[in-house]
Formats: sequence, C-alpha cells, structure tokens
Amino acid sequence: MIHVNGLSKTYKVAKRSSGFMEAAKALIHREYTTVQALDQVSFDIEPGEIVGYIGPNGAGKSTTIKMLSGILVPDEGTCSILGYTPWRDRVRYVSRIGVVFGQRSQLWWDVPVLDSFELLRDIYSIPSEEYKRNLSLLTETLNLAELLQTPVRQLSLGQRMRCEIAASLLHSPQVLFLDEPTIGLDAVSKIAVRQFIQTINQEKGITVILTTHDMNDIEALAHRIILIGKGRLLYDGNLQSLRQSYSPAKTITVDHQECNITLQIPSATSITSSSRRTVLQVPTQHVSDVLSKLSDQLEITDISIDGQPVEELILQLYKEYQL
Ligand SMILES: Nc1ncnc2c1ncn2[C@@H]1O[C@H](COP(=O)(O)OP(=O)(O)OP(=O)(O)O)[C@@H](O)[C@H]1O
Repeated sequence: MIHVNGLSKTYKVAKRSSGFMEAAKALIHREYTTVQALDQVSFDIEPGEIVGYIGPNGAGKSTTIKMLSGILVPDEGTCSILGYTPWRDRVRYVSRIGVVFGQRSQLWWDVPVLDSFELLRDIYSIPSEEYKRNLSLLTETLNLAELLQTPVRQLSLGQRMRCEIAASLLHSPQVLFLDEPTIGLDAVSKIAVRQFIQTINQEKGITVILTTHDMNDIEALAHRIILIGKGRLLYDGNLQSLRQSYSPAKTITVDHQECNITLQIPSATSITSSSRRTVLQVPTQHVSDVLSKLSDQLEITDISIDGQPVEELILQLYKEYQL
C-alpha cells in the first residue's frame, strides 16, 4: 500500500548573526547553510498495519509525514501510496488519506466545530449519506456531542484533538497519518484517543502511521516500529523482536503462603526474598517452565510477570545508534 524508496530532503537555512550591523549586512549578502533532514529513507507498509514512526527531536519524522501527505516535495526518491505520488496527485490523493498534526489545526478557529466539519464535507465532496453516517459514528465514539456547537478557540487541547481526529476521518480515508496526536493530552484523553485509533484500525482496516514521543502510544498501538535518527532509517522491525533482543529476561514476583522458603529452580535467579514474597529473574524462554515449578513448590496467593518497559527498550535503541 505504501512504498517509499530513497526519500531525501535538505532544507536551505539562512545564516543569521545577532546585532544590528550583522542584520544590515544580511540584507545585502545572505549566507545559507543546508540541513539534511532526510537521507535515503526507504520502507514499505502493508494495508491495515499500525506503524510507530519514532526518533528523537529533529530526526526527520515530521518531514517524512509532510512528504507522505503531499505537503512537501523531496529532493530525491520516490513514494507511491494507494497508487498515487502524494505531491503530484494531490487533489485526488488527499481524498483517500487523513492527516492530524498534533501541533497544528485543520479546523477554523473562530467558527463552531460543526461548521468546520461541513466545510470539509464540501471540500472533499463527501456524499450526504456518508457524511451523516460518519459524523454520527465519530460523534458517538469520540464523545463530541457537546463540542460541535463550540468555536474551536474555546476548546481545551484534549477536546480539540478529538475534533481534529474526527475531521481527518469524515471522508472515510484508507490511510491515516498521525503526527503526535496525543501531545499535551491528559491520561484519560490519551487512553480514549488510543482506543479510538485501535478501533478504526480493527473495524475499518485503516492503515495508520503514527509519530509520537510517548512510548505508551507505541506500546498500546504499534506492532512495528521504524526508527529514524539524523534523517536516516536506523531500525525497522516489530516490537516483539526488539523486546526479545533487548530484554531477554522477565521479572516474576510471587506472593505465597509459605514463610522463608528456599526454591529449587535452576533457571531462575532470586533477586529479593522476604517472608511471603519472592522476586525472580527468569530468561524469557524459561518463564512457562518456572511458573509450573513455582506452582508445584508453593501455594501461590498472587503473581505478576513484568518485562522491560517499552520506554527503556527504545532508550537502549537510541543509545545503540548514538542518538
Ligand atoms: N522548514 C524548515 N526549514 C529549515 N529546517 C527545517 C525545517 N523543518 C525542519 N527542519 C530541520 O530538519 C530537521 C528534521 O526536522 P523534523 O521537523 O522533520 O524533525 P522531527 O523528527 O519531526 O522532530 P520533533 O520530534 O522535534 O518534532 C531538523 O534538523 C529541523 O531543524
């Protein structure tokens, strides 16, 4: 569905020094430097995937999303999405995609949300029945009923973001680009937005590309991650294999009836042990074996198994690539 091949982009930036004399000189003779924002980035995405597109600040994520949504033209490389070249077939292409930039709004600031939605209906020429069906579904699932008559400038960030997501889906797109959709949201709104993205992906098969700095978004939504750093693609793979290579052990915490026990489980290393609680470190491949031995040797009252949080995994990945 999405084929990206060798995308590169440099920005030309005017050099500026401080001070009146330097500003005056710059009026006559301006010097430029170039910033390599993207360098030969390639990947393919299948229909129905949710891909987390991650990387540190300035890595090139927004630049990529802008190209994939047709706003920016690359210096080099090709991109085909649903058979279109985004920056060439813009008018036909945008009716097939939805875009949310968490830091920008596609809604008109001074008019009620519903007026913006109606304007989008006209811009995209959405058939009346389809518009009504989508609006009522989005209003219900994103809890928008009380917001539709409110001017956008009076909405809180979380309320606005729910409206932005609805706006991006009114025309039933097949691909959704989300650039930091949970930025600045409270915990409840974040969970609501994540659940909604999951639902539209599962029920409507919408393909989602998500950039975010919130690793809980990645954990909740993405099976696959693409890591980009200094404009280059550094890692493309699924989260599970990343977990296996970086986090080969699990921590098992067992509460038991017996006091001060000594366990006979060779593949487990004891981390701490108090009178009725034992914490063990176990290689991932031995977890099921250790669990069955624990239940043979103890009367268990509670048990938990924890892996390394995804935030730490990604941090390790950043370290490995010196980002
Ligand atoms: N319009 C622009 N003009 C000049 N340089 C730019 C422009 N937009 C981005 N850049 C530069 O290109 C590089 C990539 O920026 P981009 O916004 O794509 O990064 P990002 O990964 O989205 O970062 P963040 O996580 O901070 O949003 C950065 O070095 C940035 O300074």
